[in-house]
Amino acid sequence: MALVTQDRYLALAALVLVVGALVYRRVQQRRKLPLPPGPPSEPLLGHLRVVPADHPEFQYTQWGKEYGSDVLHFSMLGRSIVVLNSVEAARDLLDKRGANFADRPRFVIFEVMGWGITLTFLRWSPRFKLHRKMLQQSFTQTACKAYRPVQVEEARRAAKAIISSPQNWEMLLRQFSTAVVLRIGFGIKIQEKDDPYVKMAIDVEEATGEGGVPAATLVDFYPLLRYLPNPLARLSSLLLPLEHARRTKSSIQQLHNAPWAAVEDSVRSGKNLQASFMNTHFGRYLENEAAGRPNQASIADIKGAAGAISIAGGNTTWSTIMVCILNLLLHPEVQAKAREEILRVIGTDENGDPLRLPTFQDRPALKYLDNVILETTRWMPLSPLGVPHASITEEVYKGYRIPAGSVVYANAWAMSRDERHYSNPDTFDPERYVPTSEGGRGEPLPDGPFGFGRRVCPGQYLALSGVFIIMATLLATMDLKCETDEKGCEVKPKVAFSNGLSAVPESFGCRFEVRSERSRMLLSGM
Ligand code: HEM
Repeated sequence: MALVTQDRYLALAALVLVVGALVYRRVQQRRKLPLPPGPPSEPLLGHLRVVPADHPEFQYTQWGKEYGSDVLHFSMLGRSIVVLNSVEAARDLLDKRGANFADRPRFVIFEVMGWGITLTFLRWSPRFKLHRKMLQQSFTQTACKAYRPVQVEEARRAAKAIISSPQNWEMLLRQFSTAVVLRIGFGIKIQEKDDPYVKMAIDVEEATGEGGVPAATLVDFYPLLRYLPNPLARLSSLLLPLEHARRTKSSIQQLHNAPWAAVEDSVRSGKNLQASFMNTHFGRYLENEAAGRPNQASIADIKGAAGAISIAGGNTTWSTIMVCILNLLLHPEVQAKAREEILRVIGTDENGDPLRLPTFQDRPALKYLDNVILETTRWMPLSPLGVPHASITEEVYKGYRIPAGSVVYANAWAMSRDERHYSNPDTFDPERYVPTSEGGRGEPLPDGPFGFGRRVCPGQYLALSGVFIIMATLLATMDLKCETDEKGCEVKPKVAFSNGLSAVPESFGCRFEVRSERSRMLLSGM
């Protein structure tokens, strides 16, 4: 009996040894695999000073060409950074091996800025799954149909306001995007003028737009530096994002807290309620609490998820609308063609004026406009480097080793300029997507502006339908023209973008001219 037990132990020990040896060999073999290529680095600092702080997406794209690889590796203070320069690489890793790339790095600068429990920055965890589920379910293609009446109403309200106050067009479009997400998230209707939430949205956009590349500042690599006092932080340009984060903290906290505080009492009392994400989830929470049933999501979770809608959804949609308008000014022929299509679909009277305003029912017939919007997202991806993912365990890809815990950037800018897929990629050309069966070039629809894998933007359908309805409404009723100088010559808008999480276009002038009395009447009838 004792012998049998001894044999078993010996067999088990042998098995452990064999498995251990195999694992060791595999680890050693992997160690021998090279890291993806990249430029030379500096001792200790690695590539910290080699990668430009301003618009690194351009340089990453250039390095991809120089090193003949769509996967690049950088090391910053010992941390691996992997940049994916092609849709194929992003699909292979972030989609097909999505479970291993669903994490995020720690965003220390964004923590200093005061981002609460926001899905965008949550690490891979049960809490991430809970937030992802809550948000994803609310913004599927089908679920988004329920928000169309709000989008149509707000688009018409904005267009009408632009006709009476064309010099405020930029602010009124901000108001449109803020109004949609606040109504959907919290059931809050914003004021016609000087709305405090619009001001908060602007402050937040300045905070994130100028906050540097996410997860790539010195403080992100050495979290203890977050406690450095401002006078010391000012001594190095590498620490500038820290002061910026402290300065802008209150604006971010305000946009997290103010809408919730404004609605909390109505949800609790059940009076003056508007349908919204907050009402659904917080209402359910209160019902469960009253019935003694457990709640999966805490109040902080619901508050964070509702906040994510307004924070991640407002400025992003506004910025996309701005880039679209910028291109309609730079390419009047595109503007004319998009308008022609809209007028053909909604019908015109004997003067060529619209019979009605566009609606979502028209969308299937407005292929050119949809292509203009898609081209807008390709031509200038809102997050040129996306929001970084992080790998959980080590991977091998194309013979390269991708270490566990790497920060992974999907370089949407490089993907948008990939000459294997896009002819003259710098040119804004909505025709590029016309299928070959219709005599077009059939270039692939943009892949990348909304990210990849398990972190892909849950708000993409809402965002694109918002851009669609506002652009259709504006084009049907107004001409969008460049500003003129004192000699009456057109001033073409300057093409420049902020640096950071989102690329926001620099302010530019646009004259909105109502096309006819009938257009004015259609809008004022609302
Ligand atoms: C045109 C407008 C928009 C663009 C270009 C955009 C783009 C992006 C990108 C690039 C990401 C990162 C994806 C990744 O990590 O792979 C993202 C994430 C996210 N977006 Fe959007 N977005 C837009 C509008 C919206 C809207 C309207 C909402 C609100 C419903 C929203 C909510 C979110 C959230 C919550 C995340 C975090 C997802 C996660 O980390 O799991 N976005 N978005």
